[in-house]
Amino acid sequence: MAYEKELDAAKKAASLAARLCQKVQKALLQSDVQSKSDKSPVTVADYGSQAVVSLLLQRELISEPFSLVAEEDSADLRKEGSQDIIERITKLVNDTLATEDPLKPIDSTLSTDDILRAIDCGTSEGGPNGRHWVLDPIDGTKGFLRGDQYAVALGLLEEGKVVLGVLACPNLPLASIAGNDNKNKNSSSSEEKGCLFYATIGSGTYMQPLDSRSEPVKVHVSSVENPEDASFFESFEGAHSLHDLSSSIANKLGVKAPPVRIDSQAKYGALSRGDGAIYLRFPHKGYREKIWDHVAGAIVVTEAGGIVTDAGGKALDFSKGKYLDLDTGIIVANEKIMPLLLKAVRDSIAEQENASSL
Ligand SMILES: Nc1ncnc2c1ncn2[C@@H]1O[C@H](COP(=O)(O)OS(=O)(=O)O)[C@@H](OP(=O)(O)O)[C@H]1O
Ligand SMILES: [Mg+2]
Repeated sequence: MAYEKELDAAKKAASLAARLCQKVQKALLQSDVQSKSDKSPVTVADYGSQAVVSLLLQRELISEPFSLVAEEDSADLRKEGSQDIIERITKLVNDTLATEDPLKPIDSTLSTDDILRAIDCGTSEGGPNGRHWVLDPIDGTKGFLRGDQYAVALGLLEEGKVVLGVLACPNLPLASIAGNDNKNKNSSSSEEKGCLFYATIGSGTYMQPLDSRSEPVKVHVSSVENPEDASFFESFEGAHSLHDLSSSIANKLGVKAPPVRIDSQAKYGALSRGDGAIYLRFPHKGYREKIWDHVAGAIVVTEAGGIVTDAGGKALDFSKGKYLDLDTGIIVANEKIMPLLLKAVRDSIAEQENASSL
């Protein structure tokens, strides 16, 4: 299989980073929240997760050149007064790496400088040439802080195309969360949670329990053909996606179920196994989507048979650097529903524009 060793490394890195995040989420204190310049909350776990993934990938793929496009950098951590937080991150990372192979003697405890350097490996710009890993160390920071859904999202771009994606979703139940069309029925109870989704180009999408050696299962998007029988996903946060617009689109399609609102790329994971059939994401005007918020999720859904486009029906282009150039919004559906969805999107946007020009 193509990208086998990269996939092994990516699964290991995302799972370990998720373990680190789980530990912090359990013990979450208000003092873990820092502010960064865009005012979004960022936590010790965010930096720790990025350091773990960066270190693990470099260690596992030692012979390859390494480029990482990631959400965090160490600028805030290098400011005066951050020593305590860097030390906490360093301890967390060392403790997490030690759980990877407890029998291996710890002769290589990492220093705070090692951790800062590992975080700063994520400052690549990406682009159309060569290989670039793309990481969101905690996607859905707000969900993480609320104790809800979040994901460690790791993807690989090769010559501008997504070729591999891994989503570790520690709080996502193994059983369906929407329940209307889950073809990939399994025996999991709704209590069991923690999912690892992964896909490589041309090889399909698989899900396995996070933190267990259970066999992976191949997953598929919903096969629902009539949107009336579909449920749809959208951002939990109204500030991240226009809920009114989604509601208008869903009405046009005749969708009966209420929206399923969950944080992060866990939505893409849930869609890939058919929990719901549609994802609608319409950020407020002026917001520019970052590639790390969609790379892993996009391949997880497309390899499971779904279609991911912008609101105009164009495929997402991950070759332009850190940002996606989009025609308003991102939508996901299976191939049967997509033509209807595109029409409903077009009509709803036109109605909104007409209303605002009156
Ligand atoms: N204003 C605005 N509009 C649109 N999107 C935004 C906005 N601000 C942030 N973000 C990005 O959204 C990421 C969280 O993804 P979701 O929108 O799926 O999460 S949520 O359901 O709303 O919690 C979130 O990812 P994280 O920063 O990793 O949490 C951001 O990259
Ligand atoms: Mg994100």
